[in-house]
Amino acid sequence: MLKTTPIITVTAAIIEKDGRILAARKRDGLHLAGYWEFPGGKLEAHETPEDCLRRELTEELGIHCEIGPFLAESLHDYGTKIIRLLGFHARHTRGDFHLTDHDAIRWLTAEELATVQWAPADIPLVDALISKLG
Ligand SMILES: Nc1nc2c([nH]c(=O)n2[C@H]2C[C@H](O)[C@@H](COP(=O)(O)OP(=O)(O)OP(=O)(O)O)O2)c(=O)[nH]1
Repeated sequence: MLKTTPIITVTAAIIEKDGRILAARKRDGLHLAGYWEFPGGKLEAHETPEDCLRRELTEELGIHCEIGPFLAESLHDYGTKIIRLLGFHARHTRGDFHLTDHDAIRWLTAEELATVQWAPADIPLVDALISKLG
């Protein structure tokens, strides 16, 4: 019998402040532990990507953000699941950062973006961002 790999749509926020981009490192015990990613999460039924990002950023980091334009998307096959990652620009408006799913955050300059170990699905988004900031 043919087994199909599920495609899961995940949103990702590219939060920029003073020319730096927020990266968050997945904590131990979670899928992709130790890798850096853009905060976000799985799109739920009947939710727009923008609603999903606002919800995830509050749940995951305790922050409120204004969601801006779409940046890029990627499709990555992790073997057990395929992630369709949708990247949107975002602006932090209020709330202090409280980490739950991550064990570190960094504000990266454009030059530093290529120096951290991104989750594989994020690499096309990081490339798009580097070209845009270029
Ligand atoms: N949030 C986020 N997830 C990413 C990125 N890159 C990437 O491969 N992923 C993967 C990791 C996970 O397998 C999946 C997102 O799942 P998640 O567990 O963070 O989402 P969630 O909070 O909605 O899930 P759940 O724990 O409520 O089930 O996408 C990224 O930049 N941001």
